[in-house]
Amino acid sequence: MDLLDAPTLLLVNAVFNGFAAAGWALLAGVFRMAPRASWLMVGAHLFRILQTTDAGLTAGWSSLAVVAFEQSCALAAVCLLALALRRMLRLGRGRRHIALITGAGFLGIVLLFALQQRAGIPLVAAVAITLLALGGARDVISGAGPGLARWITMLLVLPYLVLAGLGIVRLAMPAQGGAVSAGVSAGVGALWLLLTMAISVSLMALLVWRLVGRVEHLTLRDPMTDTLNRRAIADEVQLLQARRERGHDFALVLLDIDHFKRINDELGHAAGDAALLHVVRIVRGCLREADRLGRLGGEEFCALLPYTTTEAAAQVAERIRATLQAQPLVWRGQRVELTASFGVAGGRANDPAGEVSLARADEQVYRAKGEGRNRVCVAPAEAFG
Ligand SMILES: Nc1nc2c(ncn2[C@@H]2O[C@H](COP(=O)(O)OP(=O)(O)OP(=O)(O)O)[C@@H](O)[C@H]2O)c(=O)[nH]1
Repeated sequence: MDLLDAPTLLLVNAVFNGFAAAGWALLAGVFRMAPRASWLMVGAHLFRILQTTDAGLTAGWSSLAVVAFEQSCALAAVCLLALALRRMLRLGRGRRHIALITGAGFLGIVLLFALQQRAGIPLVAAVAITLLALGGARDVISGAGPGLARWITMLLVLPYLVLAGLGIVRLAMPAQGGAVSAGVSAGVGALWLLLTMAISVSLMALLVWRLVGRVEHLTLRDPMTDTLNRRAIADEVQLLQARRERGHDFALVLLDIDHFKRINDELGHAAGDAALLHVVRIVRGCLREADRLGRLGGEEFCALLPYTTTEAAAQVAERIRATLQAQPLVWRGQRVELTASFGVAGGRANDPAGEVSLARADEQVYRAKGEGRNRVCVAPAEAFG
């Protein structure tokens, strides 16, 4: 039990919370990573240090003032942890319950301080902390969603549940006479330290997980149209080709906007960009959920259609072509007619790599351009001869 003696615990607590506050400040101030949530975490760790300053800051204060101060700091720390969690989970709205619980808790502490009811102060704080912790656990469960790795969800929810349990245990203490032994007090202090560590580390894990997802997204998507980029298209085609070898059809629909240069030249680059987004919107509207859309570059796009025959893909291409023709872009009040040339190619078994079907679809785009544009040309389903 030596490790849990009060001075050691205070030191460990101050060191850990100091380092954690510095780490979050670095993330917020230098790396600009989730800055608001990170600053909230800095605040939470600083309040945890203040909560346990013990003889330092509060030397000479009455025991009533010390209890009121410590419990206010604990409440403020948990409130900031709950707010940071909501920010990290991007649960923007609905922070009112945190403000209400924290406000009511502070009000209770001030009232009891004024009435000199020392014993009631930790109980009021415990009720507020328990409610905040339960709210935090609920936020994790409702806000995590299927996109969040299960281990991160578990890591996030557990400390909030233990914190709530700790509050409930604290509420039960007066029933046993209210006296808390030094050992129990040190144990509770150590648990608080562990919980703060767990919450801080799990929120950092959440941040890193989000960052990795973002980087992955940026390396695989075209930033302007938010469609797959060339590299991601190549990966997807390879995957489809591998499935083709196991007997599952796939087809590619390539499209190249006709006379796109004219839009840029006559209406400006912004109109050209708007035209690209317009085309993406229309193509997406004509695809199924399982289909993917990518941008090969410039004004050339590729739709990847799994489990689709060449004939079915040709129908999809024709539908996109007709929709595009029927729905011109409206740019600053002006109608801009848009058409595109389409090349369709189905995946063939024994193609050495998926890139071959891309090249075949590309050949058909050139054929469509040569035959007068605004049309769909289809590569033969299988090689002949
Ligand atoms: N606005 C905008 N223009 C782009 C972008 N990427 C490429 N372009 C332009 O797209 C134009 C493509 O022109 P071309 O390759 O001659 O093709 P086209 O005018 O569509 O002619 P055809 O394909 O033969 O019908 C060029 O002027 C590029 O500068 C982009 O992201 N935004």
